[in-house]
Amino acid sequence: MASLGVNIDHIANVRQARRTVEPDPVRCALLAELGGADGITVHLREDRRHIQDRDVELLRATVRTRLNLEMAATAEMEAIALRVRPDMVTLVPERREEVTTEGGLDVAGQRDGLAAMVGRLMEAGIGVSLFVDPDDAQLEACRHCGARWVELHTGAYAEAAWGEQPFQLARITEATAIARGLGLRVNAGHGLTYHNVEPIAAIEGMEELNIGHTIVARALLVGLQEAVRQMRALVQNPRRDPLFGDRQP
Ligand SMILES: CC(=O)[C@@H](O)[C@H](O)COP(=O)(O)O
Ligand SMILES: NCC(=O)COP(=O)(O)O
Repeated sequence: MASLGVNIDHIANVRQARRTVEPDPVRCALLAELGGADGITVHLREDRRHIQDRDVELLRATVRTRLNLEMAATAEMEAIALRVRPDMVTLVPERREEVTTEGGLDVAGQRDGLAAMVGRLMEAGIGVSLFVDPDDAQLEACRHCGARWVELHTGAYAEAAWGEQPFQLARITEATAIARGLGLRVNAGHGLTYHNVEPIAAIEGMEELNIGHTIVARALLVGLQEAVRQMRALVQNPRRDPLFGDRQP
């Protein structure tokens, strides 16, 4: 049964639209936890477009579940992680001009440098997850780096046309089995919604889904605590193939 990490980046987006103090993601994290979140995820971007350093520091002091810090694999972010000590760091690719994360981290292309950073973070007692595409070579490189976790990028699945979703679901299902065979624990996220999440949540061995944008969007209609409660109900008790009817992936 998968757990739910709630990403609160887009609450901070609303605040940053006016460079003001509300809505405060720190206060909203409490509501997400009251709604049943198993963890809180934030992406501290180099351009600070939404989550701020102050948010990460206060969340460390206030989150009662687990704090997962998404960050680029840079010296600046590593220093922040070693100071703040989140429960987990998820290393993600980052480009200033991107609207949102566009793909998985190229672990295979920077194995040795990442292995050193992973080692330092784990030495400090911080769990490390690598955000990668569902790709065999990337998963093998993740094992080489010493990370215990991978987070499979579900963007291609989420953005796929209806007829292509079974293929993308099969890719993630297969990657999950391969990752577990390599001794890695498996999370997933990016672009998941109330309408596409269940087949991902139902994958054998899927441990946690990190979901943000769709929860914040629904929160505008029903409130954050209720939006989290509704998503956790889907993640915890997914119908295997509500999207595909009698189609087989
Ligand atoms: C790694 C991932 O898929 C998301 O957490 C992404 O980092 C969100 O970034 P934005 O919130 O800036 O879109
Ligand atoms: N790593 C995925 C995440 O934290 C949330 O992504 P999204 O649901 O906002 O697309």
